[in-house]
Amino acid sequence: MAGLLLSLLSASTSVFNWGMNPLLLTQMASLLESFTLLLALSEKVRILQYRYEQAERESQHDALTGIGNRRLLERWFKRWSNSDDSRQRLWVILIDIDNFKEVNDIHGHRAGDQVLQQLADMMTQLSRPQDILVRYGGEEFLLLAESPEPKYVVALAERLRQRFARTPHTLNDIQIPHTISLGISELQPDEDKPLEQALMRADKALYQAKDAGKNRVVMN
Ligand SMILES: Nc1nc2c(ncn2[C@@H]2O[C@H](COP(=O)(O)OP(=O)(O)OP(=O)(O)O)[C@@H](O)[C@H]2O)c(=O)[nH]1
Repeated sequence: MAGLLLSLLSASTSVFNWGMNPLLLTQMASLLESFTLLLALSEKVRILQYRYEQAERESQHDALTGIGNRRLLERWFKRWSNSDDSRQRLWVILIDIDNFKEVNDIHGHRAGDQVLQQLADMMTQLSRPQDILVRYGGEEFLLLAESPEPKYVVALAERLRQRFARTPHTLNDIQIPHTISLGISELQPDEDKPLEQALMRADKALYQAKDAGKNRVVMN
């Protein structure tokens, strides 16, 4: 590159008869070479930074559904705990697809995957941009939502439950009906390991919902 620039410079010197001295030309060429090297280096840094950010993004998201994973949840919670913003009450909603094994057994694993994607899309549509959506386990999802009152959280969970129940997944003209059970618990920032404790309570509520016949919301 610098060689090419040097030839161009020499050519233009003879064309315009600038009469530049050869030492100056060499110095300019070396300067151009350094500049070219710097450009190439900054492009490499830009590419590396992009790849790093992409890897970071991928490490915090679920490949199948595109929503967050546990890592995203933990990072977000750390930031939330350390922030001094006037915090609202925070709620954990655990969501589990009912009888999901049957969906896989009857319609196949691919159909099961599509049902997981459908639920993730529905969660994205019904939640607010500031809510945290996470695929928490195989067929278990989690929604972290701020709300001053429990009734709004229950209403959100109910909307999700009803929408999912009345939107069966269609595969090759076959309708696959499905439902979800949901367990809710409030996060108590002052207790020891608040996220873990809230998750345990939400899990308990979820199992109460399952025990009571599934397709329902229980708050603990
Ligand atoms: N298609 C698909 N299935 C998955 C995935 N991860 C977990 N599963 C399946 O999810 C099913 C979970 O089954 P169970 O734990 O028995 O739960 P369930 O059948 O939903 O029963 P209840 O929770 O009691 O309603 C298993 O069959 C797993 O193979 C996945 O990524 N894709």
